Amino acid sequence: MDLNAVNSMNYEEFVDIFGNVVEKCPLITGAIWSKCPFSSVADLEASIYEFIDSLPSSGKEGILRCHPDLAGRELMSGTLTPESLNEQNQAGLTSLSQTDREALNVLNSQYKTKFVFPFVICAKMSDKSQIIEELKSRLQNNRDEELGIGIAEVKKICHLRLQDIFLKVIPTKL
Ligand SMILES: NC(=O)N[C@H]1NC(=O)NC1=O
Repeated sequence: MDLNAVNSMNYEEFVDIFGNVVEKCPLITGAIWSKCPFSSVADLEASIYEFIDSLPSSGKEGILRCHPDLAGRELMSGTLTPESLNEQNQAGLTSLSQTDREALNVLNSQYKTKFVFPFVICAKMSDKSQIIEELKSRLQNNRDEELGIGIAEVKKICHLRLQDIFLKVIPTKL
């Protein structure tokens, strides 16, 4: 994918390609299409972050709530988005022992009970034991701190998803 191609996309094409750079939040992609043309990939990425940062806390919490639990119900039922499945797989969360999966489920539900939004972390930048340790440690934070950390993690996930899209080589016809 190259920037010229992106800048000539209509709304539907743009949302089709970038609609899940923030998990299950195509509305964000839809909103930033109007900023086209972008001067660089960094400019496109900055527009997404600017939109997220402009939201009130309730909107930021809504973004966190669109994320599936790590090693949770959606993974077990095969209903994760392809991006999330790939990330959870890379962190080793698709091959957890039953004991680790149960431990993670308990911590995830303690987290949700305390903060009323799910624990979000960029899974590709961690492995399963770091994720469990991070979850235990972040459970000690307050709600504002966790909202800030969760949104920073959403941006890391978005950055890697954008990289994947731009690095993907589109096969040329012979
Ligand atoms: N809960 C949570 O962090 N989910 C996400 N993290 C990640 O890297 N991909 C996700 O879907």
